[in-house]
Amino acid sequence: MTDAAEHQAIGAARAAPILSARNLGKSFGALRAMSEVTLDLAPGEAVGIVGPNGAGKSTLLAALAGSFLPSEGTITFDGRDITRAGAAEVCHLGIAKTHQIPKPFDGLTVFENVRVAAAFGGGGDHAADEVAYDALKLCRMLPLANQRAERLGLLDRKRLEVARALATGPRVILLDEVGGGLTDAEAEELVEIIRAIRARGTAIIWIEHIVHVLLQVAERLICMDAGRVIADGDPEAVMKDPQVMEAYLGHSVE
Ligand SMILES: Nc1ncnc2c1ncn2[C@@H]1O[C@H](COP(=O)(O)OP(=O)(O)OP(=O)(O)O)[C@@H](O)[C@H]1O
Repeated sequence: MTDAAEHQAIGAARAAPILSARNLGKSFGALRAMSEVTLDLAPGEAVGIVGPNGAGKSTLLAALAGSFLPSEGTITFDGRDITRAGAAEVCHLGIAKTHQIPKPFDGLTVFENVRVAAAFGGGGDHAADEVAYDALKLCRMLPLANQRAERLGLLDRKRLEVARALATGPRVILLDEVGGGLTDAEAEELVEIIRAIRARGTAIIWIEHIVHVLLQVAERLICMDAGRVIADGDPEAVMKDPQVMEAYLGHSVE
């Protein structure tokens, strides 16, 4: 890590959290998907989440985004209890999430897709146009602005998913496996975009299986297993943690 990045990381760690979860739990019927998850995210901080399949990572992100009510625990955003706020209110407040499987509006162009998100995020027609343009520029999608969303390849669908989240004007962006299924070169492109989002001061929580890709952005790593956080901190220390290594037995950690 460079001195500047280290400085930024230390500063972020000391700041009052923008997003906090306390003892979050979620059951789906008899299935316990998440238990006693507690975490803090500082403004501008970038945190990676790893863990084996079924560890509860997407469940945590969905709870933070207001996609469903947690079975237990509380979520606080910028000092305000948002535990019972729905996804629309959470998004308006400033938390945006990308979906593991991109969900663009087919039949609309790339620009129209992002403009819908910008209009939802607030502001009038003119502001929505500018915000959509800005999000597409950052995501390097301006040349595709007039392309129909359903004609996009995987990388472009992922970039569109990020652009739509960005256009809502988030202070926290939650990324659920945006790198999944991409080639190394495509993942590098995505990393550049996510770094640019981070450089604007947006805090990030990013779930990704490919750790070396994740660590190009995240300065802190959380590992989940069986619905619980089993390690949280410096990425190198987390990956060497005996519990984390045990959780990954039989899985590849790249
Ligand atoms: N809507 C749901 N209804 C029932 N069970 C669910 C639901 N969502 C998730 N689960 C279950 O909760 C557990 C945790 O799933 P989750 O998707 O959060 O794990 P994950 O760590 O994100 O896994 P992956 O890396 O495979 O995406 C799994 O057993 C999953 O089948």
